[in-house]
Amino acid sequence: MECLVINGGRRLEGVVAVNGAKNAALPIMAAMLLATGECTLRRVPSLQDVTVMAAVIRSLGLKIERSNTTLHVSPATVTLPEVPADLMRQLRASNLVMGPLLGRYHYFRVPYPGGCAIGSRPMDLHLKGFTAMGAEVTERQGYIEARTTGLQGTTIYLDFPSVGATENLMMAAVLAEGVTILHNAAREPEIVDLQDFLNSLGARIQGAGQDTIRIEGVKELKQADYQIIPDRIEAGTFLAAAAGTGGDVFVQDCQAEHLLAVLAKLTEMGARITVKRDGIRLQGPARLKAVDCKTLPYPGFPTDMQPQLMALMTVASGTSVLVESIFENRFKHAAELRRLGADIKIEGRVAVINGVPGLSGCLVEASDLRAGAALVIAGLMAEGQTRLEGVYHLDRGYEQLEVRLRSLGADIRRQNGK
Ligand SMILES: CC(=O)N[C@H]1[C@@H](OP(=O)(O)OP(=O)(O)OC[C@H]2O[C@@H](n3ccc(=O)[nH]c3=O)[C@H](O)[C@@H]2O)O[C@H](CO)[C@@H](O)[C@@H]1O
Ligand SMILES: C=C(OP(=O)(O)O)C(=O)O
Repeated sequence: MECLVINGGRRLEGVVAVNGAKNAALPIMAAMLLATGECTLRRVPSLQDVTVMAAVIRSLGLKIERSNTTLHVSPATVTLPEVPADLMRQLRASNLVMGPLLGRYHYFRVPYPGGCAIGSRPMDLHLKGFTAMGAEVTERQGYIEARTTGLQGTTIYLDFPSVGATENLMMAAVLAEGVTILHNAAREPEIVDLQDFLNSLGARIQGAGQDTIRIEGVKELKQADYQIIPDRIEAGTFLAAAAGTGGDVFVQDCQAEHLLAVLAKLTEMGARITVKRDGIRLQGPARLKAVDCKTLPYPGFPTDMQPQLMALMTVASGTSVLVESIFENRFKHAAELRRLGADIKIEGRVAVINGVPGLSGCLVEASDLRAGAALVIAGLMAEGQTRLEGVYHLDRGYEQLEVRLRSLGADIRRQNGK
């Protein structure tokens, strides 16, 4: 089993470039099922989740070739709109094939998707939306099946601005008859990226980035050559690592307007942030200050940065209160941070963190992707050696994280076996 060995206490310094966004690449790859022509997708990160999504799309008949950070996808007519359970369960975002398959082929049968163990993550909003558009949806023995004679545009109100449900319903609606309006839609930058990609294929969508999205159905989606946005969570993770080590890091190729909530909290904690045209410079303070924070749908503070923020709070001066309002079970990293010496109390969705003067390294395990990122940051801040197990979680969402942190001066290496 692979682990990361971190000798903490080193200040991060230098320049690191951000890759394309995982959470933009995955829905756009699913959207390629809608295209009748060739698609080229640029700035695609080399991640385990992208590899699995490529296998999902391939299992449906599409041809995918990768050269460096570019994917070339050749279209195919899907004859059997079903995905094998072993693939589907490796990835939560595999559920994003449902919308395109239903929209274009009027049928799908898929097992429930897998993904990070951070909450129950039901699919009710996706399925209610498909039903409202005229599909007949059944859930039986761990499988979801849906069929329609042709989706009809309609008005859908989402009870919660779910990212995945918004994406699935946009992709279902692009080939539907008439106009679909999504109210209380998710506003994340990845939704805007999906809209822009679909429109470059010939779709007629407007409003992504606001809470009402209008999709006018078209007859056919053709080809596209598209570059995805930079990964705001990866950028935020590097910024947090810089802040925690009192470092001075320039995070290149990221979009500050996607990170406003994260930058606000890091500033409140005492970091000095300078936004430049091509990236963000962060200069960390000698000691961070405690802050309060609640995760919210975008443009609120992202749940995917909550574990990393908690890592910083463990050594901040004062008491921080952190509320996780998106996922009901996303505090598993707290137990591991405690092993490193953190003082954290959890009551339901609220964590109270009393900052300690310092952490000390030990053996910890990542329970999910961002928990892993939080433990890497904690390890970089801690005195002595931290061994992090469960590294495969990190590889889902960060490309060569240890190599890039090393280039900033961190003492971190990957090791095989115990
Ligand atoms: C691949 C991808 O883009 N993943 C992101 C996406 O996940 P994902 O799209 O799965 O997240 P959602 O926005 O759908 O989930 C948010 C909340 O809504 C609930 N919910 C969702 C759908 C539904 O039908 N019913 C329901 O109750 C979920 O259980 C959760 O509590 O957005 C999350 C919230 O920003 C991020 O943490 C994930 O990194
Ligand atoms: C929770 C995440 O991903 P997923 O939705 O794919 O599980 C994440 O990227 O932090």
